[in-house]
Amino acid sequence: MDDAVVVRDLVVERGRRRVLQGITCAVPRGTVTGLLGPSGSGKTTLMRAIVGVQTINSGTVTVLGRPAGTAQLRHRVGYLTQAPSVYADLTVRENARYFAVLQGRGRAEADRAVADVGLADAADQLVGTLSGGQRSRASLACALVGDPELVILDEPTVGQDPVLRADLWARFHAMAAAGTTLLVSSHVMDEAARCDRLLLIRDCQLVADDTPAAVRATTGADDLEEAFLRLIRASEAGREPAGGERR
Ligand SMILES: Nc1ncnc2c1ncn2[C@@H]1O[C@H](COP(=O)(O)OP(=O)(O)OP(=O)(O)O)[C@@H](O)[C@H]1O
Repeated sequence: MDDAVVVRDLVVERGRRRVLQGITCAVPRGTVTGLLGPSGSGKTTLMRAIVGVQTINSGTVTVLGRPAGTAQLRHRVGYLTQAPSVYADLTVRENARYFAVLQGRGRAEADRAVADVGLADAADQLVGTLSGGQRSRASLACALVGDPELVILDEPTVGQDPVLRADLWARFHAMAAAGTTLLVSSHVMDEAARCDRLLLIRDCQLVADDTPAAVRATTGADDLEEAFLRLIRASEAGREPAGGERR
């Protein structure tokens, strides 16, 4: 399968602490790949390395056939950071149009991105007056402006109600069906089940890189939460998870 992202033997230290310890993985084009792992396991750091804003110690990160962070990738990769990165003193529409200008895109594309995240009714509201969940969607709209080929989303559904979360996931899958590649971090297991593929990080290392069905089958667990617990226990014990195991 053609991969949008290829990571090989990636080692990253932050604050003199090893945060990623030789990660090797790939993100296939046109898929929604979930990035999961406990808090502090290195998800954001891996995303930053893929976007090209993280200093790495060794290894390679190739994005759309080029080294991560090269100038030619700037307009081809969208990144939603965990903390919303929008201007509080501009409206939602103004923010999206500003990011559209940076991407060399037009107003219509900015307005479409605002509508796509369900903020059409709040388009003329100042971002500083939005709720936390709305502000996070405004930031998402700015990351999606211009239909980037690769979209890196760090916890895009935090603070959203179930209806909005379902709408956003439908939107992510529609984007993937149209050829966009999405890497989405989450802590929520029902979101993991919605992904085409899953990457699970634990203690600086990758413990799973597979489809949700294969993760369940390998561990013998009925649901992904239990599957992840078994993978994590197996990685702690330094052994392969036992298939068909029931506890
Ligand atoms: N600027 C920094 N300087 C030093 N250490 C950092 C820095 N940012 C993150 N770290 C450390 O790197 C490790 C990985 O952090 P990272 O943010 O990648 O985890 P995460 O899996 O995204 O966590 P969460 O799910 O809580 O967002 C953590 O131990 C964190 O404390």
